[in-house]
Amino acid sequence: MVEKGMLIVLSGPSGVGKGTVRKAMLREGSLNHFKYSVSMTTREKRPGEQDGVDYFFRTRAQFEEQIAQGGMLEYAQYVDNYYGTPLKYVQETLDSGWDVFLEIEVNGAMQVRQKMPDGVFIFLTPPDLKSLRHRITGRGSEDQATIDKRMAKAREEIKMMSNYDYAVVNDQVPRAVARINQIVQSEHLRVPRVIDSYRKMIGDK
Ligand SMILES: Nc1ncnc2c1ncn2[C@@H]1O[C@H](COP(=O)(O)OP(=O)(O)OP(=O)(O)O)[C@@H](O)[C@H]1O
Ligand SMILES: Nc1nc2c(ncn2[C@@H]2O[C@H](COP(=O)(O)O)[C@@H](O)[C@H]2O)c(=O)[nH]1
Repeated sequence: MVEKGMLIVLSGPSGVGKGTVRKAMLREGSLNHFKYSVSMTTREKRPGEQDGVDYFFRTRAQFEEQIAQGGMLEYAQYVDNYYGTPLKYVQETLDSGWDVFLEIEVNGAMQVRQKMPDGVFIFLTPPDLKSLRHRITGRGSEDQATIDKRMAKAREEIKMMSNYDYAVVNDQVPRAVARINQIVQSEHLRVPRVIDSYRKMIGDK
């Protein structure tokens, strides 16, 4: 029987650098044993984003249809749009032994925690709110009103950090990457994850 993969959930306020850190991990090869779960959203595509790569871009009606069919592992309304994780991909990928990486906001992460308590929940934090605003503004992808809404959300999200297993500060991308790598390596060694292979070794199963 194939051993089930590990689920890593990375959350943190918009603009903290979740995507940047994930892409840096991909480049250096530390996500080679992970599959990234592409989320579904109703928000508009940003320049350069591709359907099926950055998100599955869908209408509200299509998204609500997925919810009604039980097709979402989790979903949330964030600012003015729906965001969610398609269930089938996560389930099938974990069942085939691959680790899965989700990059989602806090309300969705808490739904996943209820359904998959074995997951590893990491909260990426900014060094301070000034840097966070600077990063969102510098990305140039949102207008001022949206940036203000996202900053207000950020305060609420940071309050939810106590529901996570780990807090990682993204002061510098390589440091944040190293911290997450450390967490993943340790989590892979946790006794509940490895005990079955030892039971097999001593014929205890
Ligand atoms: N450690 C860092 N120091 C300075 N700038 C950073 C750092 N990490 C990321 N950034 C910059 O911050 C901006 C936002 O990063 P990114 O888009 O990865 O955030 P995010 O958390 O994925 O946002 P969202 O949740 O809205 O998708 C980008 O312009 C990125 O280059
Ligand atoms: N609950 C979920 N949140 C998600 C998912 N995919 C992305 N997100 C989060 O939404 C905000 C805004 O993202 P943006 O791309 O518009 O900047 C951010 O915090 C994302 O992490 C998801 O599947 N479920």
